Parts: sequence; structure tokens; C-alpha cells
Amino acid sequence: MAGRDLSPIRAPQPASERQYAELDPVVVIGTGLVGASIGCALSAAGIQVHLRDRYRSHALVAAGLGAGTVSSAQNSAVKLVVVAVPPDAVPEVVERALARYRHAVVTDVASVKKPVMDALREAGVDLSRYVGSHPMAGSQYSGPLTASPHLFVDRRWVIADGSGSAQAVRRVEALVALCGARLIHLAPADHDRAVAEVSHVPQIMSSLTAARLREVPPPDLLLAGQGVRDVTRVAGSDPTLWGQIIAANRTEILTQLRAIRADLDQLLEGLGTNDPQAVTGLIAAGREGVSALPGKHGHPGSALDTVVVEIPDAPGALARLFAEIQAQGVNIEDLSIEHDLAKPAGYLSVAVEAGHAEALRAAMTASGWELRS
Ligand SMILES: NC(=O)C1=CN([C@@H]2O[C@H](COP(=O)(O)OP(=O)(O)OC[C@H]3O[C@@H](n4cnc5c(N)ncnc54)[C@H](O)[C@@H]3O)[C@@H](O)[C@H]2O)C=CC1
Ligand SMILES: O=C(O)C(=O)Cc1ccc(O)cc1
Repeated sequence: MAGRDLSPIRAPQPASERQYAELDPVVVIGTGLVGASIGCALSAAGIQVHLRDRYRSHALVAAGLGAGTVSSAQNSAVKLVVVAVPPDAVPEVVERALARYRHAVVTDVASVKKPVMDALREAGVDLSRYVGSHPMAGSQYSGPLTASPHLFVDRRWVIADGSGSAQAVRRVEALVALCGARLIHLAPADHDRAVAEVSHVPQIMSSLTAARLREVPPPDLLLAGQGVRDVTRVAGSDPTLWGQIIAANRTEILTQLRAIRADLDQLLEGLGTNDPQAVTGLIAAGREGVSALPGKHGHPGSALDTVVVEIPDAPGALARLFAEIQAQGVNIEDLSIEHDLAKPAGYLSVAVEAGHAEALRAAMTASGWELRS
């Protein structure tokens, strides 16, 4: 599980005096994964955060992790309210927060933006103090125990245009900056299309794959390697939360799933007629799609190659391996580890720039490491 990473290396930066004044104090409503993480990031920056939740126990746990206090705020002093509840509850909670905290800007972090904005407009709510937003960071876990002050560092955080005064927008921009995230402004409809493409449809594909695993006999599951685990990680997500996200964004999602159905029909047809091009075409298209994803630091992905090394399950093994790679002057772009179920060893997959892979393989073999690819 995503335990709390308390390493100080990439902690959100302490707020400047100006940002303090603009935001302090904050109320967070909904103290699960996202709300408690925001509370932790703001508290780490020295801001007074008041935590509220439908379940007081969640707010208490979040407070225990350093997300803020469960004591009440002085309502008229509150500068910012962050609504971090599931999407269906967001419009009502935002409306109540605007009425209760008369001088506060209210933002929400729901994974869909246009339905929330539309519901508030339909309810006749004055939107001058409301600014919708969405941090593109999270995990398959829920609840305050999975929170981290580092959750948003270097991740994108969308502000949905179309509501809020300039001053209100600035306050939410300050929140994004304090959490260490990178700001993007988008129209709500553009946001919802983009998250259908890169988040909601991938969630559905992951769940579809994982749901089939229920039919797999246990002895067959013993063969499961890292591939199936990679593809199904987000299938561990909360069904109630995702039921709401997907229902709220169903129009965009339906369009994209129909395109996937057409691809699947084409593959079935090609497999039925034993047309090898149907398969190679799909795998090649998938490879192109993966390389279109931005790489580390948001730059276009560069060509990587993966060197897989067997490492003994023993103290110091990883340190020796990393020292060896460092000695070759090669940067590790990414890595993952798979454990051998039958012997005390693991397989470390080290992604490096493609141009360095062969030399690294040669050097590691010469030093006695067992390579798997
Ligand atoms: N899970 C993720 O990775 C991400 C989720 N989001 C969005 O953030 C929001 C919160 O999601 P999570 O933190 O993952 O969920 P969570 O389930 O971890 O936390 C939600 C919290 O809201 C509380 N709550 C529910 N209804 C409430 C109400 N009416 N009033 C007060 N508290 C209420 C719950 O008791 C719970 O503590 C959702 O709108 C979701 O779409 C945004 C980015 C990432
Ligand atoms: O776990 C992951 O990789 C995620 O992408 C988490 C996530 C879930 C929901 C969001 O609205 C945004 C991010």
C-alpha cells in the first residue's frame, strides 16, 4: 500500500508571507486520501487547517497524521475551503460552504468538473467565490490513512475556468503552488474529455482485465507476473467513488469506449481469420501510444530500454547493484521489482536510455550479475 512517505526531500515548500496571508486559515471538508493529503501539505507549510468530515473518526485520523485540527474555525475568518468529498456530494457541500464561510473562496477537487459546475449553476448559486479544481494525483487507496503531504508534488493540478473572480482564482492558484503541483487552466468540458482519455477509460480497462481474474483457477494465478499487476493496479480502487466518477462523465466515456469496441471487433475479426497483421498492428499501435505519454519531468518520453537483473534477497544487494550502475555513469530512469515466489531472489527491472542499455548489460555480466533481459 501507498504508506506515508515522510521523506523531507521533496516536501512542499514553506509558504511565503504573501501566500500565508491569502490562504490562512483553511477548512478541508472530506478528510480521505485527497483531503487529508492537502491538509498535510498545507499544515507542513505552516497554514492553520481545520478538518471536517461526515465521519468525525476520519477527521481525527487525518489530524493525527498532521493534516490539521478538528477544532472549529471562526467561520468569518476562513479564507479557503477545500471540498474533497465524492463527486455526487460536491455541489451540495460547496453550496453549504459558500453560505457558511462568507469570506472564503471555495474549491473542490472532484475528478469531474462540468457536472459540478452545471449543478451549481442550476441551483442558482453565486459562483464568484467558487473555483473548481482537480489534482491529477492520487492512488487506488481511500481514506485518511493513505494520505501523504507529497502526493501532489510535481503533478498536474487543473483549475476549471468559467467561475470565480480573479481574486478567487488567485487563491486557488496559491493552494496549487503550496502543494507543489503544476497548474493547468482548462475549460470544464476539455478537462472532462481529457480525464476520460487518460484516467477514467484506463480505470475501466484495468477493472475489466482484473474482473476476468475471478474466473482464473488458483494454480494458473501462480504464473502471474509483473505485467498483469501493472495493468490491474488501479482495479483496486473504491467502487462507490469510481461509480460516481464514471456516471458523472459517462457521455465522454461512452464515446471513447465505442472506439475501443471497434478496435476490439477488428482484433477479433483478425484473430478469427488468423491475420497476423491484426495483432502486430495492435501491438505496434500500443507501443506508439505509450511513447506519446510525457516522460519524467513532463518532457516527451525518450526511448528507454529495460535491463532486468536477478538480485539475491539479501542485505546490501540493491546498494551494490546501484553502485555498479552509477559506476557506469548510467542514469536510472525508472525501476520496478518483482519477487520470485520460489526462491530468495527478486528481479529488478531498470529502465535506462536505450543508447546505454547494451554497454550496461555487458558491464553487469562482466561483474557477475545474472541478467534476465
Ligand atoms: N482517489 C484519487 O486518487 C483522487 C480523487 N479525487 C477526488 O477527490 C475527492 C475525494 O476522493 P478521495 O479522497 O479519494 O476519497 P476518500 O473516500 O478517501 O475520502 C472522501 C472523504 O469524504 C467524506 N465524505 C463523504 N461525503 C461527505 C459529506 N457529504 N460531507 C463531509 N464529508 C464527506 C468521507 O467520509 C471520506 O472521509 C473525490 O471527489 C474524487 O473524485 C481527485 C484526485 C485523485
Ligand atoms: O492511481 C493513479 O495512478 C491515479 O491516477 C489516481 C487518480 C484517481 C482519480 C483522479 O481523479 C486522479 C488521479
